[in-house]
Amino acid sequence: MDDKDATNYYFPPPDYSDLDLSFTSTTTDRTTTTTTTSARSSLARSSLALSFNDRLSTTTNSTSTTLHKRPHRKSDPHWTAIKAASTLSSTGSIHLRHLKLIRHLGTGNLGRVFLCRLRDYDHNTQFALKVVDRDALSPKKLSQVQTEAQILSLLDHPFLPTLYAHIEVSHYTCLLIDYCPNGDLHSLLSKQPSNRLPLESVRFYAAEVLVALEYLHANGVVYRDLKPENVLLREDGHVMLSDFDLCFKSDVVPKLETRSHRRTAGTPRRRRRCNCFSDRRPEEETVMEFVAEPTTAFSKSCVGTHEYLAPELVSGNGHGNGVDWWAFGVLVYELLNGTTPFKGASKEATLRNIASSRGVRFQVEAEEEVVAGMAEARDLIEKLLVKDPRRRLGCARGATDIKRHPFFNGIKWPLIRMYKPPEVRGLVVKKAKSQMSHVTGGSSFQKRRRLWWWKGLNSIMRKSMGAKRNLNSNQNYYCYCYANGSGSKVRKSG
Ligand SMILES: Nc1ncnc2c1ncn2[C@@H]1O[C@H](COP(=O)(O)OP(=O)(O)OP(=O)(O)O)[C@@H](O)[C@H]1O
Repeated sequence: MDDKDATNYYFPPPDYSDLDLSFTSTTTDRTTTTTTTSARSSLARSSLALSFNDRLSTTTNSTSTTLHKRPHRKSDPHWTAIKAASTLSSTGSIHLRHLKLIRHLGTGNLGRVFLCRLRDYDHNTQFALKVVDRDALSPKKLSQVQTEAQILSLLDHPFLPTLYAHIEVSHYTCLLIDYCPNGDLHSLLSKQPSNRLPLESVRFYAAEVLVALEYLHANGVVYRDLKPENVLLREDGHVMLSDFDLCFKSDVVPKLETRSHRRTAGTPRRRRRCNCFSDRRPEEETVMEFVAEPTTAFSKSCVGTHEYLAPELVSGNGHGNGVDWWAFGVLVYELLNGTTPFKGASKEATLRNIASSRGVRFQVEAEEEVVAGMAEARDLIEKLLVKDPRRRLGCARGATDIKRHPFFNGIKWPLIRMYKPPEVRGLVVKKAKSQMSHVTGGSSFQKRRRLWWWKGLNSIMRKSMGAKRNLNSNQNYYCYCYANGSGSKVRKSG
């Protein structure tokens, strides 16, 4: 049978040689999947979806395969393998018969996830295949599958999954995405003493999650299911958010906004025209900032995970983008404290605590007082866990405001994917060639090499521009190299 026939309601027999992979019973609840081989702890908290009326306009083609091109990932070996396999295919696209299932990774609310690879082409490149039996799902869950497929098809970001293929065969929907061999943050937390991560690791994971949320919000996507269970860890230790079935999409109007801020010591002074009539103090400067936050997003569905629900979600009067910034505050709290801030003896008690006027409390231990950055972390959490979404950090201007919080001081946001992931107990990461530490800036050789590279580039640019100008657009990188370089050279402002 050729590929054309295969796509005509033919479901090719998967390779069952070493596994029992019958594609039935896809509705198992996450909390009851104790027999799966998933890296996820069986104590993972299940998401709830009391109603789901934010249906997206998706058309489901009953037998189709969609290959999604990703301009930012075109040199990625996964794409190379997919392109080669689809070129070899008679239909020019990936079909289930091209995939070899290796093992069952886990079962979710909607379907099963398998580790797989391309059968004939590349044996080293691994993928995760989410298989959903649409016949086994209620209309509400079916709509969640459509949401997940549609959101996945939008994404093109290093901290979010890439959808390599969307295969519709018979009553099965199959989504081919990146495989994350390092489990999720929930299982990583459970391997730590008192379920708590060191502050520097929390800063790293929080920063990457923040950048992923920023991208989702810039695309009008409100995530609504942020929790450690949904923060998967890639092979290289960087994060990948998963599970987009509870998302909803809204309009977003990107804006360039001006903001006045006081220059702090060490911030390079920009050249400004002198304005004798200005009453602005000389230390203040105006910067342009890109803001793309779905501030008009609105939904009334009660979806999410109990301990992570924002008060406006619990009250059921409607919610918007702010639920993700609340959940972000809960996430940072849990990574630092090993538990969530409003957890009660039962789910109902948790919801009551969230809805009450009780603010966030910290269990302060004596030695924590001296941990550098702990006060900033608590301040960030307090600003995110503000019950009134109108006063919550992030709700008005999104990640742009959160990134500026002192907890993230020193992070060079444009370079974050080059940072070396923290070494955490229970985590084995594959080292990438050019990683740098978000704390120390990498090995001294790497630092010197970056400095030489940057100096060389700077001098070429100066020559070509014929003027002694600073590369202001990359000031962050410049400061980074000097501040983390030999240590003897600190860049002077002006
Ligand atoms: N890309 C991936 N790489 C590695 N493991 C994955 C991947 N995606 C999912 N898994 C594993 O498969 C399991 C099921 O995932 P799935 O996304 O279907 O459900 P879920 O995360 O439990 O969420 P929900 O039930 O809300 O859909 C997860 O628990 C996770 O351990």
